[in-house]
Amino acid sequence: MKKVLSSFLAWDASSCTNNECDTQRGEMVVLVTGAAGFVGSHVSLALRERGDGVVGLDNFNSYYPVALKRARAKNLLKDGVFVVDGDINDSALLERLFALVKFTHVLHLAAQAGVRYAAHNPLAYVHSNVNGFVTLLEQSKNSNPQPAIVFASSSSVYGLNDKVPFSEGDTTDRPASLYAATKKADEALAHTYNHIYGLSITALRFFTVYGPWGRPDMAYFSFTRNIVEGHAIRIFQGPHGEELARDFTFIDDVVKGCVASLDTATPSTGSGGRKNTAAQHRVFNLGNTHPVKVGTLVSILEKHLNKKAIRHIQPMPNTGDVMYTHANVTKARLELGYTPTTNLELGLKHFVKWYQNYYKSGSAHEASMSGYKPY
Ligand SMILES: NC(=O)c1ccc[n+]([C@@H]2O[C@H](COP(=O)([O-])OP(=O)(O)OC[C@H]3O[C@@H](n4cnc5c(N)ncnc54)[C@H](O)[C@@H]3O)[C@@H](O)[C@H]2O)c1
Ligand SMILES: O=C(O)[C@H]1O[C@H](OP(=O)(O)OP(=O)(O)OC[C@H]2O[C@@H](n3ccc(=O)[nH]c3=O)[C@H](O)[C@@H]2O)[C@H](O)[C@@H](O)[C@H]1O
Repeated sequence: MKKVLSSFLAWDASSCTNNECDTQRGEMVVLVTGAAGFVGSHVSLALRERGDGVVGLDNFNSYYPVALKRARAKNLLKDGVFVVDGDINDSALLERLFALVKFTHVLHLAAQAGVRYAAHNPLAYVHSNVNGFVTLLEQSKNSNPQPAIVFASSSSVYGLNDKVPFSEGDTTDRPASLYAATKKADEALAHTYNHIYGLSITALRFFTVYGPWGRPDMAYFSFTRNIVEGHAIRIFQGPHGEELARDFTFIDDVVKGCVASLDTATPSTGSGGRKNTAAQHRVFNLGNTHPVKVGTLVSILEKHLNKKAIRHIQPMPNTGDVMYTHANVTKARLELGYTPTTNLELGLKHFVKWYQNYYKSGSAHEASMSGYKPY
């Protein structure tokens, strides 16, 4: 902790004057939690590139290879984004960070992700997604100024709903996984902190996000690895042989949705824990609007990799999967100008190109995010 703070202080001294971060636009100073993660690293880079002040926070846990998180953080540092190595549950660290930097916004992406892992590791989700979120909300509530908060919820909150496409006003009372239940809890907590303390809070329901620098635990990534290495892949199907489908959403579209949410966030209205007037409370779907069957995703990967998969079709395990996701993004289009533009065929092409480059022998830790900056 001491080492972490002293390196952060060294960064702070060189990058900030009088606690004001040295931004080109001087508008936003954003704390990005989960900045060494897949989505967090991309959004941090996009914000930094247009001149916003960005500080990252990530605990670099070993849910998937830490080397990938370190490589993302190393790339961010090249662009002037320092990722503090710490946990969102560490209230003393948060207090210190907020005392050093007057954050105008928090983009909260740190979480224990993954639907199926939750069935066997429930407490990891309670730790990061529930306790961690409350710790961060408490710090934000007590800060002056209070930052506007944008955080990652999940398409999984729609749970066992079968009316599609999913719209923000639909019920979220039937989560199918513990992961989904913790994201639903986050949405409820966001409402409470908005209601009592006037925190401006936006929940973004991401739909199965994929792309370069992605998450090795996700199907598109593990399928790619297994096809390349000649191992079989398991494709889950429903109880009556139905094929599962997902509204796979490309990372660049999600980045644009996150940035637009930050740009349209109104300031919080409380001060040092006291509410003045009602602040913004919003929920948006960020999906692609074109669900694709998992078998079709595999066929696209086969094409890009020029290699056949060994497919094992299996009943889906009883660990929280849903059959189908499909986003209605009308609300995000009208209020955020969100229009997803990358289809699965093109998005997977970008991913495969990155994968082949990143895992080229000996180059894994040297790969640069700068080779891929379409936004
Ligand atoms: N990728 C998707 O398909 C998807 C879909 C829906 C929602 N989400 C949500 O979006 C967010 C980002 O997801 P991602 O795909 O980038 O996942 P990720 O696992 O790559 O990123 C999350 C990061 O948070 C960090 N983290 C976890 N717990 C922490 C803690 N207690 N303190 C500090 N850091 C912590 C991890 O080390 C990781 O780097 C998550 O909240 C996730 O639940 C992702
Ligand atoms: O949008 C979300 O809210 C979620 O998106 C993501 O979850 P999922 O949609 O479950 O993505 P992912 O694991 O890639 O499985 C994709 C498909 O492949 C199927 N699948 C999976 C593994 C396997 O071995 N075989 C298989 O058929 C599987 O049954 C599924 O049909 C995020 O991980 C999660 O953090 C969460 O936020």
